[in-house]
Amino acid sequence: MHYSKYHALGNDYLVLDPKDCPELPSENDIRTICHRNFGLGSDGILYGPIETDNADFGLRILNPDGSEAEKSGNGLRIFARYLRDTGRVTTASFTVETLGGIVSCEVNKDASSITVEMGKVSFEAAVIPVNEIEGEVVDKEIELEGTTYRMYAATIGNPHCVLPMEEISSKTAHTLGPIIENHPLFPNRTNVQFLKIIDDHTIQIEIWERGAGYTLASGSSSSAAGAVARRMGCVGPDITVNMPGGQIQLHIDDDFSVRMTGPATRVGSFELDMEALG
Ligand SMILES: N[C@H](CCC[C@H](N)C(=O)O)C(=O)O
Repeated sequence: MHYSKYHALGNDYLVLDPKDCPELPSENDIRTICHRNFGLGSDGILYGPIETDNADFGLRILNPDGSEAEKSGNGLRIFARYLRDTGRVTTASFTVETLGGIVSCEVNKDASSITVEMGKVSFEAAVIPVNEIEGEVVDKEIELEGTTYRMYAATIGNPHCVLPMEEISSKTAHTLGPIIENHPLFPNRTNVQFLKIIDDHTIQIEIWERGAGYTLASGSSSSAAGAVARRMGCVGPDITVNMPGGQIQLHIDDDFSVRMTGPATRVGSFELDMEALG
């Protein structure tokens, strides 16, 4: 089975094209394919382009645990690059439909940079969704392992919980990330970001992804954390997001519409032997 592999600042995805695989693999096979030892290894699978009447292309986004995500910022940049690389697109900009809504993508001339209009961030508990809280999930308390933290929650199609902190680390992400991901407050689970404000146009985040765990970068996490920093009044509309894997540039309007710009790097093409699926 043919796969194209790309990464976006170290957040890697396998692109599986319906022309090579008419059916989406089972959840169990997705777990094996994404496994770093028993499969090709990846932070997820992008299944597309799929036919849709609502946009130029359709895309399904699968996490390595087999769950399906409503949106992926890095995944969308990679998919936009794949469409350009495979000659599916001749125009600079085009639309892609995901479970989390329709986005517009623009690939620059040499495909070194891709911009995605990610949509509008909402802090509304009913939309994210978040249990036990009415209205916006802004500057609330969450108790974890006996310590109380300030937290924000947001959606940009997929759910995010953001904890602003003076100091952040991979250790914190590995310790608190899984607890929050699976916290009863989040009926659909959640992605988690630990947010450090650097200055009025720069933030730094550590990421624990729903269904994927610790990742080096995340476009939807950047968008959610950037929107929270904006909501906190700590940054202006143009933000650089520093992550372990590199930087994403955001423009966030006053209505929390997010435009994300960053790279997508081709790694190679791979054939998965059916033997790997047992
Ligand atoms: N794990 C995420 C999807 C991938 C998000 C991330 N890789 C990005 O670039 O946005 C979720 O279940 O919502």
